Amino acid sequence: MSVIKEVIGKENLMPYQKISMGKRKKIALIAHDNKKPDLVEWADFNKDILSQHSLLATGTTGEMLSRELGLEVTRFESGPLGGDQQIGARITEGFIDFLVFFWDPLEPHPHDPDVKALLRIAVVWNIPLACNRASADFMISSPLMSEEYDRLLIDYKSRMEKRYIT
Ligand SMILES: O=C(CO)COP(=O)(O)O
Repeated sequence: MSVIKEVIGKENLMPYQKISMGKRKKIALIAHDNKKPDLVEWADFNKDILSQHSLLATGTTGEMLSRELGLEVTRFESGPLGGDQQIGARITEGFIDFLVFFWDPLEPHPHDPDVKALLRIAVVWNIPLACNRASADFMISSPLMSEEYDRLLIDYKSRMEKRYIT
């Protein structure tokens, strides 16, 4: 399924594809174990704003957010069991358009390749991505949180086609 609405851009300049985000954002929330208290505290502070959007999370993070803050959260598998990959797939399909991921820079994890893949896919699809609390503060207080917003993507399709021609 393609979520790309149209290709825009002037001739000879970089063409872009456009993906629309509604006013109600689909926000994925994830935190590694040492960062979970940080995320819960942040989400508690921003509960009113968060409850105006659709929330999704990896298993344990989602469970904590529901249990401790009463937030309605769609839960995927736990990260080590494939939750990061499920979230990455949803980003690609256009069902998630905002990611807050407090990953732990001081601990190795068995699913580090999945974490890296998720961070990469968030960049590929140009979704807002906060990996620490200060970034998340700036992002959630943006006036764009309550606006429609068009994400621009480099026209990857033409780029891929060129690769196959050469
Ligand atoms: O490991 C995670 C992200 O990489 C998070 O998974 P949990 O929310 O299940 O702890």
